[in-house]
Amino acid sequence: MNKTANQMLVIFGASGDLTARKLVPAIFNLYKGKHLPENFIVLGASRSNMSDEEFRQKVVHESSYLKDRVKAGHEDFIKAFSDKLFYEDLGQEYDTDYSSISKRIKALNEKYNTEDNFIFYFSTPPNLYEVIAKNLSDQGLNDETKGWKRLIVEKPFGYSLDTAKELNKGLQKYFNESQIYRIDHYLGKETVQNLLVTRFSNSIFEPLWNRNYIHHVEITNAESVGVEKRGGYYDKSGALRDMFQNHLLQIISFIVMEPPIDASAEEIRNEKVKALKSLRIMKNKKTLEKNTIRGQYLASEIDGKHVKGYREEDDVHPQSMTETYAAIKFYVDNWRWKDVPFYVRTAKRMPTKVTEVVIHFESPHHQIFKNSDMNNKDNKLIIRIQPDEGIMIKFGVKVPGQGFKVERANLDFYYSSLSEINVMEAYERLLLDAMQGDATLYARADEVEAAWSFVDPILNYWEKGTDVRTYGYSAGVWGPKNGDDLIEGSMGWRNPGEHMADDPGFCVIS
Ligand SMILES: NC(=O)C1=CN([C@@H]2O[C@H](COP(=O)(O)OP(=O)(O)OC[C@H]3O[C@@H](n4cnc5c(N)ncnc54)[C@H](OP(=O)(O)O)[C@@H]3O)[C@@H](O)[C@H]2O)C=CC1
Ligand SMILES: O=C1O[C@H](COP(=O)(O)O)[C@@H](O)[C@H](O)[C@H]1O
Repeated sequence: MNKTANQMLVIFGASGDLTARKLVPAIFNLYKGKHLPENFIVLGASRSNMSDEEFRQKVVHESSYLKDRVKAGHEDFIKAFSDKLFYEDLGQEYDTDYSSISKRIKALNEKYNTEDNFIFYFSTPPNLYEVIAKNLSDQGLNDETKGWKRLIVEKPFGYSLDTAKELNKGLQKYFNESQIYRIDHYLGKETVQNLLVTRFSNSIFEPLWNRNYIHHVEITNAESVGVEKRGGYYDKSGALRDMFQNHLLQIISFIVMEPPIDASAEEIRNEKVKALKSLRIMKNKKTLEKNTIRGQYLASEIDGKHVKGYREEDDVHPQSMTETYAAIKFYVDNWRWKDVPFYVRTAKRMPTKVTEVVIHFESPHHQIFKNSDMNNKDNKLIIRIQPDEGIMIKFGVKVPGQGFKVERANLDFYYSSLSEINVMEAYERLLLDAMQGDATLYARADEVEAAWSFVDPILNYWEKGTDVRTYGYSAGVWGPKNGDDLIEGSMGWRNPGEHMADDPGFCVIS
């Protein structure tokens, strides 16, 4: 295991939702699991006026996870942890003058001996990222002569290709690329990382991982919740920016990439960039029209309860065309994947929360069991990202008895069977990696730009096209019918259930 140096984590945006809901619980778990170095402190910063003690109470109070720990009688443990938390009010100089926070950082560094190793976590509105980087640099807090300095930057990383480029340039004016860690929490998920291990540590999959044996690839990312309290943010973003440009393209790059020469951050990221650059960009209207579908959830009844339509959600424009459902068909222009279609969909207010990748293999070139119940494309590899995490292979077996009746069978592996292993939550894993200087699971500048290059033409078409439809779907179904039609013929989406083994077969449209 890598050694974690003594250090200080400075969080900008510490009074916000992400800090309380994800960051502090993740740091707490690292503390609980004894992953933090001996000298480790957190300094939260934002414009709200709070003392250290008020900040400690706030984050415990706002994190249901930490509150439950207190209720369960672990008060002393939580108290010992919260003694490591400090707070600095940036006041109204939050965008111009960092002299007082700089003094505080230096004083805490002296007192707690964090050895001039600082991580600056940007969890503010993204328009402040460059401003914060500049102010840190003005105070010499990018200087690595003594100790290292790293930035962790939250999503969204840009709003388009141009804005992502601007942001990259803006940050790189003050920090080297090797100091910048762009976080994508899907890369912190065990099952996403396991995509690499499944592919590159088994000789049984890689020989089949190409156009000769794979018929098509399907990815579903579904959430049963709506936009919840984030209507204001989401209405300017939509499903394509919120999930596809980042999380799903990261998963896609793991599926598409060539084997890296080793597992180092640079080699893996070099291959991911090549993979993203090989996605065929949809240039003309006809292609975009045929291969991209957007939808928006409508009011519905689920389990006897009224569920709001997207346009009735707080902070959403009543005539909003923003998509809460996006389904895209695309191809990858390289030797391995030529002519293999990829079907990817992401949406809110689906019947269940699930993310999975399904690799559909070609059928045997010559079918000898003519009476088989097996459909042509029934050899599948299902990689279940969440929930019920695991891997399943679907294949045909002989039904005992006369003749050759073939039925589907499953070979499966469930992460839950590794019960003795404590699987780290995504933010926990990613924070620990950054603390140890491992950028493998963080996105590099060119990776982010390659992802935007693919997404930009779709967004432009959706946002500027005059006759682009947003199809309605009732909350609680698998999206609009047009999305189902994207997969040609009788194949359909898998429409998975809560459990990996649930296989409702071919698509039924509610
Ligand atoms: N919440 C989530 O689940 C996720 C959030 N993110 C990203 O993380 C970042 C933070 O998100 P989240 O915590 O939800 O956001 P919040 O709106 O809850 O918090 C924003 C934080 O930034 C501070 N801030 C500093 N300057 C400004 C300013 N000029 N205007 C407004 N706020 C300011 C706010 O505190 P104060 O007003 O005291 O200064 C607050 O601490 C965003 O970039 C978001 O996209 C990414 C993934 C998930
Ligand atoms: O980044 C985001 O991810 C969540 C879904 O994350 P998951 O780990 O629960 O799958 C999504 O709800 C949110 O809209 C998006 O901003």
